[in-house]
This record gives sequence, C-alpha cells and structure tokens, in this order.
Amino acid sequence: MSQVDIASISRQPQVDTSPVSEIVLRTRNLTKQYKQRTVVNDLNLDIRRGEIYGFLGPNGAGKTTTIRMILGLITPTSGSVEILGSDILAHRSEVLPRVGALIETPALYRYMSGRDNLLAFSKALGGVSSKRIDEVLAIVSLTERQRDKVRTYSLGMRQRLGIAVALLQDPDVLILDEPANGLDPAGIVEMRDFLHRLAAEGKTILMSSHLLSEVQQICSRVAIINFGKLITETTVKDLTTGKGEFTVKVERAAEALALLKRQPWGQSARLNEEGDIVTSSPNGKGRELNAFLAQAGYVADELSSTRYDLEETFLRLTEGHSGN
Ligand SMILES: Nc1ncnc2c1ncn2[C@@H]1O[C@H](COP(=O)(O)OP(=O)(O)OP(=O)(O)O)[C@@H](O)[C@H]1O
Repeated sequence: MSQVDIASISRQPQVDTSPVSEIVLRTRNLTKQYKQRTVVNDLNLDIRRGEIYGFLGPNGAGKTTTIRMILGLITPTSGSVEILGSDILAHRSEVLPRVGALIETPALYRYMSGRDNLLAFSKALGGVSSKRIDEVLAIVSLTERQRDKVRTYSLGMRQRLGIAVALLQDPDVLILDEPANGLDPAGIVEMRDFLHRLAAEGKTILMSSHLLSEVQQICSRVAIINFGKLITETTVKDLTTGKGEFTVKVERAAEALALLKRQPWGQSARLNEEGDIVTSSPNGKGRELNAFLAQAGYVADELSSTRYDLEETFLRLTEGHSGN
C-alpha cells in the first residue's frame, strides 16, 4: 500500500472549529467495488468525540480501502462519509485540515533530523509556527532526540514522528492505519500511553489494526470487519464479556451443575476446562446466582462474569478467514 500524502491532505487553510455533534466521523452504507468485487460492503460506522476507535479485521478485510474513502483519497462506489458534520467529498477543503492521517510507514526523510522533517512538512503545509513544532515534538516525546537524524530512530520513534507530522495543524480527528505495526512490546506500550494522552486532550482517534491484543489495550470501542462487511461494532468490554454468563468455582461442581441444568435459566450451564461452572443466572445478575447456589448448599468460592479473550472472539467472529 502506498504512503499517504499527508501534505495534500492537510494543505488547506485552517477553519474555525464550530460546535459539532457527538458523532465526529460517520460512514453510511459505504461501499467500494472493484470490477464485480465488493471490497467494502454497506459499512455504517459511528465514531464519537474523544474516543479511540479500533478498526479491526483480518488481512484483506477492507480496512485500508475504508480509510482511503474516509480521507477522500478514493471515491466510494456508493454511500457517504461525514466528518465533523460535513460530507467529505462535498466539503473537502473545510474538512481535511481538521483531519490528520498516517497510513502505514510515514514518508520521512531519513537523512534529516526529526525537527527538520517537521520543518519540511510544515513548509509544504504553508508554514506552521516554530512553537507548534516544539509542541508536537513534546506531545510525541521526541524533544530530546529532535536534532538526531531520523535514520538513528527506532521504529517506534519514526511512527511517533509520523504522527507528529499528522498533528502539525492540530487536527480534531486522527486516522492511523496500523500505528502499532512492527513495534515491540515496549513500543506498543509507549504508543498506547501516547494515544491515551491525545484522546484525553479531546482528539478523536480511529486506528486500524490486526493486532488484537493491542486494540484490546488501547481502544474503547471497536468495529470488526471481514470481507468488507461489518461484523460487530461494540465496546471492547462487551466483546470480551460473556453475554450474561458467570464462572463459578464451587465444591461438588458436578452436583451443582446437575441442579443448575434443571433450572429453566440454567440449561446451557457447563463446566469449563478448569472444572468451574459456566452458567447464566436467574435474572442476569451474579447476586441472584450466588444466592440460589448458597440456598441449595453450594457456597461459591469465586463468582465472576465470564470473560473471553478478544483474539478468540475475533477468530470466532471472522472464522479465521482472510478476505484476500
Ligand atoms: N485498487 C484495487 N483494485 C482491486 N482490488 C483492490 C484494490 N485495492 C484493494 N483491493 C482489494 O480489496 C481488498 C481489501 O483490501 P484492503 O487493503 O482494504 O484490506 P485491509 O483490510 O487493509 O488488509 P491489510 O490488513 O492486509 O492491509 C483486498 O482483497 C484487496 O486485494
């Protein structure tokens, strides 16, 4: 995939930030066909102000194509993208300055220092104050290393410098395609802390990833797509929490299980690999389940909401298929 021309995305003059609705980025029935092949299929996404929204899917699922349509780099076959209340294609020049983007590896000059890279991009944008350059260097924690050549930077530092470029015009929305790609665990933690800081300042962040553990740690909400279609858009918490099920550690588990299975609400009760009971509760609440078991003489040692690993959930939802 090609690098994004950040300069062309943000070359337009800055406009006033007027009050906007809670949904900062919205796609409606977004569809892209190449010949007869539908690679993005009727996609409806709603991204809210200040959230870090994970856009997840296996290779070839249509993430980059969607991001390119969101940025107005390619035209949808049908459907629309609204950013900050305006249609991206109809109001490009007002909208794009408020959007910063980084698509895969940033296009940086490796023989120049970090600061000189920012100066070069700022010239392409029509000039950004030296104060703003200091600010973005501080935001991405590169102040100390700003005079060093980019070729001496780690991958994580280069990713952060790429994000610094995207931040030069102080955009409201940041769109990052695979920002954690190739980072080691320490780099991922750095990236996570850094994105949380940006979100806390009110930036809205859309990041794509196939690193599920990463999305689980960083994002508050996620959309999962496969074959260009939305499979689910939900909170990470909901995705990893069993739908109203509880895991119970109790003595004489087999007996307790038999009792539960005789209840109308407990028919799907089962034992997990650890020999603990996984079951629904009489009214969806853990307290009621606890009381029921205790009254029947099975006092629980532990009772918790059943959690699922995001990776398992993702594989189950996408059935491990690749869209390629
Ligand atoms: N210009 C194009 N012409 C034809 N097919 C294309 C074009 N661009 C992308 N595709 C196809 O569309 C599908 C979605 O590709 P896309 O790059 O959006 O997926 P992705 O989810 O970003 O994957 P990855 O994680 O591998 O980057 C792929 O099967 C790809 O081959």
